[in-house]
Amino acid sequence: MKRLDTREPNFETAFTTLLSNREEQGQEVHKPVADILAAVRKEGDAALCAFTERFDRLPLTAQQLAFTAQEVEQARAKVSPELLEALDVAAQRIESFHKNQLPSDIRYTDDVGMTLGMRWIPLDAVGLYVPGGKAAYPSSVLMNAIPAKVAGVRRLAMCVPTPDGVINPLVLAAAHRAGVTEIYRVGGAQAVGAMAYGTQTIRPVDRIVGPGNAYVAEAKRQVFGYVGIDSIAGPSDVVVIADSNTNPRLIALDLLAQAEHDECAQATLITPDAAFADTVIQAVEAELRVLSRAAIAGASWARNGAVLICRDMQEAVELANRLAPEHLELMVDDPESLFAHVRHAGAAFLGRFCPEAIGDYVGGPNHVLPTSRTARFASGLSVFDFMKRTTFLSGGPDALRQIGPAAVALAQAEGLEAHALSVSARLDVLAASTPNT
Ligand SMILES: NC(=O)c1ccc[n+]([C@@H]2O[C@H](COP(=O)([O-])OP(=O)(O)OC[C@H]3O[C@@H](n4cnc5c(N)ncnc54)[C@H](O)[C@@H]3O)[C@@H](O)[C@H]2O)c1
Ligand SMILES: N[C@H](CO)Cc1c[nH]c[nH+]1
Ligand SMILES: [Zn+2]
Repeated sequence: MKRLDTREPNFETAFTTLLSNREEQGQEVHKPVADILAAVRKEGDAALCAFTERFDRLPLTAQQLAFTAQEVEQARAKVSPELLEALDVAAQRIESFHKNQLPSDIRYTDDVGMTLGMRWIPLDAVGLYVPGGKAAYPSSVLMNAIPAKVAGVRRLAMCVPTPDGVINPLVLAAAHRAGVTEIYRVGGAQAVGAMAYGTQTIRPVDRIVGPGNAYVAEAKRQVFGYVGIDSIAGPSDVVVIADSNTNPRLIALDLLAQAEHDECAQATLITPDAAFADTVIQAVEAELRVLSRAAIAGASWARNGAVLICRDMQEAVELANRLAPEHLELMVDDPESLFAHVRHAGAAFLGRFCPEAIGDYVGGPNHVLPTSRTARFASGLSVFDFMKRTTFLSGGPDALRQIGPAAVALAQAEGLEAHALSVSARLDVLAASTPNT
């Protein structure tokens, strides 16, 4: 863990290193991912089965790639009524938030009598990547699938790795709750390749969404253009801005809640109070002695953890904006006043009793968020990722008479004669059919 103070002379150098460490390091996985994608494109199911055996230690035949409806039902039957109820609470809240996101079409008639507009249309087929290497994510099933359903996508194909053939039954129960019926036990870059290019068993999709590790993120990057992707959601990160009125153990737990995802996860505390910072560091160390995922969380905290001591809350927000975190917690007396200055964060959590983990499961907004500082230009998963827009123009002779000559002039200026003629020939037709006044 790095403890930095903005008043120290070497702070800017150390902070710049911290920033560059946060950016996605795809280079070392570029070649293996390219090889996997090429093999899946060439050999289809056979490559999927081979990679699944190699990386997930699961020997499979092509017929076993998809979960059957019976397997889903059997898994669902293993889940307790309490957990199914919790899943339902989450699903309802996620659905309600994403319904509120649905955009409206535009249609209006302007002063030349032309009708203009834009229609939102759902995608035909999307691929949902649900991570499953180091932990199972039933919540990510809901976060991927529900916005797609709300947007009106017709076909949802879901890929989830099952290391050693083990699947958390709640993952399949969540898919069932969200209405996903096409589910494959494939993960990593090979799953992304299958959904992009198609295999004998998995039909290609139009867009692939969902978080995953460095292999998944790099594979999405490499298939982009052939299919659409959402933002790159890789290893989780959090920045917590806290004042000393906050219980240090609660802050330590929030930092560890990100750290326990992955050794590559990044947890950062920013506070103006140096003594408070040290108490939180001690609390993190104490929790690491008892946490069940201490091996992962401890490695993440040691490698990527950071505590930044700043002059005041204004400087805290400036540092957070530069870090552009996936999650930003504002654990202070008046979070709204700080939030007004936040410009780069995937999701913000306002108030001491609104921890990020609530947003992971039951808040309602999506937890698939831009990581690795991409919140500077990207946003979390939403219904917009499952829709596209078609604009339209509808006009008659009157509108053409009024705006056509300007189009002719511009086309001629660009030297595009057919463009100019396509408009001027119509103007000629109208002139010939209109009696002189
Ligand atoms: N941002 C979000 O919304 C969000 C949500 C949930 C999880 N996450 C993140 O997603 C990530 C999930 O990672 P994960 O590893 O647990 O699961 P994963 O499903 O992303 O990756 C597992 C797959 O990686 C591939 N793989 C592993 N080692 C490989 C190798 N050496 N060569 C080629 N392929 C290899 C395998 O195919 C395996 O099936 C974590 O970093 C977690 O923090 C993010
Ligand atoms: N914090 C993760 C990335 O937003 C999402 C998650 C799923 N389950 C628990 N957490
Ligand atoms: Zn989480």
